[in-house]
Amino acid sequence: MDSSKVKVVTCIAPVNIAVIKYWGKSDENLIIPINDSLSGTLSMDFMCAKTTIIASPELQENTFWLNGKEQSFNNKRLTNCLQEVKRLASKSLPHLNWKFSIKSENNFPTAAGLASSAAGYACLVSALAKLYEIEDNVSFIARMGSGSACRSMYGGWVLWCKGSSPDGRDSIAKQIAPASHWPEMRVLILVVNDERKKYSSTDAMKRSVETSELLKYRANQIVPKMTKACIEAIQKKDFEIFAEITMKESNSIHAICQDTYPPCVYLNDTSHTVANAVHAYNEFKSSNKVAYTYDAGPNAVLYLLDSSVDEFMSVINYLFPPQDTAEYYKGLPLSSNQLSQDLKMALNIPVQEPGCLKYIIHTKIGEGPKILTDPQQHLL
Ligand SMILES: Nc1ncnc2c1ncn2[C@@H]1O[C@H](COP(=O)(O)OP(=O)(O)OP(=O)(O)O)[C@@H](O)[C@H]1O
Ligand SMILES: C[C@@](O)(CCOP(=O)(O)OP(=O)(O)O)CC(=O)O
Repeated sequence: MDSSKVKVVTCIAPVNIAVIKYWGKSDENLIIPINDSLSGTLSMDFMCAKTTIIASPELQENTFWLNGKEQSFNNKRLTNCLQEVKRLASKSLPHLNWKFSIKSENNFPTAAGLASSAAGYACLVSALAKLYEIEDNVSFIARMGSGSACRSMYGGWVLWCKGSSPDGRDSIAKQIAPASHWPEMRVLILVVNDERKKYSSTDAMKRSVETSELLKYRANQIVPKMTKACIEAIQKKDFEIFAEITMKESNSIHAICQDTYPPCVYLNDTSHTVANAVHAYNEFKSSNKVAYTYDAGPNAVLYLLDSSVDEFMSVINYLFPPQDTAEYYKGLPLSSNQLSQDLKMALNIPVQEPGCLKYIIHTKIGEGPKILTDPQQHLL
């Protein structure tokens, strides 16, 4: 390929974990949510999507490779994103109509309930926006790939406002506090060993909208109050309130999932044991030190401050003995403290079979998508 006629862009983008969940759409095609949602963006040091786009007049057709496998371009979400980015681009760009090749990789499991679609679409849209020299807030375009992806367009703490425009133009994400605002915040992802096929969040939330009366009450009455209170708790760095809202909110969407007909049950015995351990630990400490939240799967995501990580990990290591310690701990360092006798008594939870947890990722709040300029970092 003639290098003077080639445009290459590489981008990395993060995963986000909601503390106020998005569950239900008012427009399935444009992906407009029925309620606002709020999330923390996770550090890209340990989990990220990476995408390279190469555009050239010499390419004959568009191609898209994900984790080494060619994907079809016949995908409405992908084509909606592309169409929208091109609509915003200046029509005078010489490379606007060049064909391109996209290659993307996630450094963590794809489609395993770890929000790969959020990181993936945020990465794709950020790379496309760079390629077509668009400076505006393009979170509404990432939203058209996967709703939760719009929140991965920013670092720190991010609010996705549902908006009121029928075309979704104001259904966008905005940062409410940067990653540096609450540097003590840590995140533990307890990946539950579970091979059962889950229902996709897309299908399940559609069924909730169609069948759950409770969902309307949640979206109209509960979420607005919780969102306001949670933003305040984040701004004041009030972990006690933040944790209570986070846990109640996760329980609320799983109650909606149970109220959906037929129900969509995501949590399993291990998920419930983790939640019980969090409540027992918080009671032992006489305040909320750890908060759990669950998305559309059994994995527990725990928000906690760095001062609680060592002691709470002693609880997890005691209750959930690993089957295979190789590659069990990923991310930031974790110490292997012994559980104190007092705490063991207070937990009053039996030790689980070895291997209930597959592995644990220890991470923190991080920055939003980043363009990588070093040619060594391109995937193509
Ligand atoms: N890096 C990526 N680039 C583009 N698209 C991606 C990327 N990673 C994932 N996707 C898209 O997201 C899909 C997986 O989304 P899915 O919702 O099933 O899983 P998940 O996001 O990992 O889990 P969950 O939504 O339950 O947290 C993939 O099949 C692909 O279409
Ligand atoms: C439970 C959730 O993780 C749901 C995420 O749903 P998706 O963003 O994956 O759904 P689509 O918009 O249909 O792609 C809650 C959340 O992240 O807010």
